[in-house]
Parts: sequence; C-alpha cells; structure tokens
Amino acid sequence: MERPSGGWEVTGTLERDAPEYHSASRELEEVSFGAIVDAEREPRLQWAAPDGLEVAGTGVAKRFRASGPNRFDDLRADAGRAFDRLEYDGPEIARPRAFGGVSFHDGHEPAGSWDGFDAASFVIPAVQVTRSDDGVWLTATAASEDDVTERLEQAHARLEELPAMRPSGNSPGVDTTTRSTTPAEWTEQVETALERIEQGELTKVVLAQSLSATLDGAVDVPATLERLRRTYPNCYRFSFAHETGGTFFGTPPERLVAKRGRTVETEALAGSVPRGDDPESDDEFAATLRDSEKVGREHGLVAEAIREQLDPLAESVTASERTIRRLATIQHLRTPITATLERDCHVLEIVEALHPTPAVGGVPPSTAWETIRSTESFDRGWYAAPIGWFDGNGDGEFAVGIRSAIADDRSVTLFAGNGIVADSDPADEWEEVQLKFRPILDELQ
Ligand SMILES: C=C(O[C@@H]1C=C(C(=O)O)C=C[C@H]1O)C(=O)O
Repeated sequence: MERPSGGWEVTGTLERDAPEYHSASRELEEVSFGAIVDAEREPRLQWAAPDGLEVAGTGVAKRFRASGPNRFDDLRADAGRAFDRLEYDGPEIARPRAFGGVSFHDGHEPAGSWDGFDAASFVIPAVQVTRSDDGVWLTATAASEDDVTERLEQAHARLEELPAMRPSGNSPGVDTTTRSTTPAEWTEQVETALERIEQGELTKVVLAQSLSATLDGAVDVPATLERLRRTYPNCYRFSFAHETGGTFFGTPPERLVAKRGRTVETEALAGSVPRGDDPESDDEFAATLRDSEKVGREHGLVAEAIREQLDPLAESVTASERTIRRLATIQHLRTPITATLERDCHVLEIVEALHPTPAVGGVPPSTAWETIRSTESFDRGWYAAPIGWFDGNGDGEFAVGIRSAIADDRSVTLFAGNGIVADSDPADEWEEVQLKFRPILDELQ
C-alpha cells in the first residue's frame, strides 16, 4: 500500500487502514476569530502563537482524554491511531491538528472550578479556522467525505455572516477579590520552603497563589484576549471551553516547546523584575536581572534542567546567550535553547520530558511537587501546565499555561507563582507574584 503525501490510498485487502476521518479545507475571507468563538457552541478554543499561527476551533471530530502516570503514552497511542486513519485534502498550513492541554500534575481530578478539565484533553475540532501569512482557511473534519462537504458548506455559510472585526469591548470591572493566600500566609509558606532548602532537601520550588475576582459584568474571553494581544503582542494567547465548566484562558510569554521534524525550540524563562517608569529605571531593573547572583543561579537551574531533559532525546542541544524578555508590566531573564533530535519523535514525548521545568516546578522535581502540594491551598489544575497542539506527524507547539485564569460568567480565578531559592525574601517574592497577576487583572478592572 502506498501512502502518498496528504492521504491514504486504500486497497481492498487492507480494509483496516480505511480512513475513519476525513478532512478538507477551503479558503475564507477575513473573519474575526473572536466572533467565531462567540457564535459557536462548546467545545470552543482559540490558540495564537507569537510567530503568527492563529486558530479558532469548535465542535469535536475526535477527542483524546487520558489521566494518570501514563497519560502522555496513552494520548500518543490514541492520537496516532486516529491520525493514521485521517485523510486530509488541503494545504499544509490548514491541516487538522489536536488542540488542548494537560493538568500540572498527572493525579489531577477534574472537579470544582476545573470541572471539565481532564488530566489530559485534546480535540481535533469539527471546524477549524486557521490564519497565517498564507491567508485564512476553514477546515472541517468528520467521519465521511459527504459529512465533510456538508460541514464545510454549513460552516462557510455561518462564518460568512460574521464580521471581519469584532469590538474588543471594555473591561467588565472588578467588584470583589479573594486571595488564596494572605501576605502572612505567604511569608510562612516561603519560610517553610526556605527551611527545606537550608536542610538540603530542595534547591528551588515555585510557589503560586490564586486570586478570585467577582466581576461587575460577565467576562467576554475573546474580547479580553483581543485586548491582551495589543498589550502583550509577543505572547501566546489561548482559551479552552469544554461542554461543562468554565473557560481556561491566558497570555503566556513562555514557550515549552515548538517541534518540527527533528528541530526543537524551547527556552528557559525565569527571573522577574518590574518595568521601570522611565528608560533609566527600566534598564536598572534589567541590569539587576543580569547581575544578581541569586537570579543567575535560579535561572541557571532552569536552563540546566531543560538541557538535561533533552539530552537523552537529542543529537545536540544548544543554549544561546541570556537575554532580557521585556513585557508590558514585567521583565524576565531568558535563555533560548534549541536541539536537534536523534530521531524524529512525537512532540508529546518532549512535552513529557520537559514538564514541569523548574521555571514552574522546582529542583528536585518530586520534592518540589510534594512541597507545592503540601503548601498551596488551591488546585493548580491546568495552570503552569503544557497547553498547545500536535498534528499527525507528531509536530506541534506548546506554551506554559502561565499568566492564565479560569473564567465562569462573572467570576474569574487568576494564577501566578514565583521561584523560591536560598536567599529569597518573602516580601520581594510577593511583589513579583502580584506583577504576574497584572496582565489579566488589568484587563478585568
Ligand atoms: C510561575 C510563573 O512564572 C514563571 C516564573 C518566573 C520566575 O520565578 O521568575 C518567571 C517566569 C515564569 O517561568 C507565573 O507567571 O505564574
């Protein structure tokens, strides 16, 4: 049997290889992705990477769910079977992809505000709209070619009615806020972590907080993401709304991995200072990032762990020079890291190898997780976990789900954390965490 690029050629004797899913694309006029998400029913999602790929997806052609310690293997096996039986007719850029994420920890239970968010959950959308430099494309995926044709036509007719631009709206306004952690509790938590560090059990742990806001009006997630695009243009943007539960959304500055063939791009992003009020103070803050021994050590731990995790899979791993990543309200120390894989593997293998990096977990990972679990008073759910997409070739891209929140009508819970190492000062760490609430909080109030 031959497998020409773009699809299967099925012979009579190999029926088990008959396509189970069909997918096709057609070009679209410009359409507002926020309007698509607004008009369609759950599940619905948005994904945008800083380099320009932007996707809106709705409905389910195929869903993959997994939990427990084998969640990545199970996902890979399931997705492999589905994509092997998927026949696609269309340009590469608009190919069907599976979008979703995993929880921070594999033992996660989808309950409370995380209702609907499994320990791993990905969807090949029934309707996927892709925007890149190559234009806007509508892709439909279904069980038969006839269903695809019908789905394409119906979706095209619906989308044609939608505007090319959607107002990005106003902030809903914040009525009340409730914190998971008071300043006094935070100080105690950081001091407990520092004791463990002093005793040599732990080198670094990222402790986080949540902040729940009750709003004056309902939150419009697509409009909020659109406003965030303007303030944080070089960040990822995502939102996921399943059939039950709220919408998880965010604007992470941090790439976990982008993989194409044997090329892997990742980064260490750790170490945070505010933006200054003027260019001089801005540069002074940046200089403390570069010069602080504590930040350097903390950052080095992250870069080193990433290198070690990639080593077994890679022919070569290269870390570039440290740079400063300047965002509207915060600056980070960043080390870009690239690797060439020994053999082409699935992006989920790399996600599994990397997550959680010590930028969101700690060193050593198991003691860090145990410290997080015994310290934090809220459920991390999908916060700080891999969020992104993969395709039938096992290529894909994942962000780290930080600068994120879970929204439900008039209430939004935001998450933010910071790395604790020897010499950390609880009050300084508190301030840095507050900076990380700002991207979303500023858009709500
Ligand atoms: C944990 C977060 O951010 C991470 C922690 C950082 C730090 O400790 O300096 C910096 C960037 C992120 O890797 C967050 O935003 O919630």
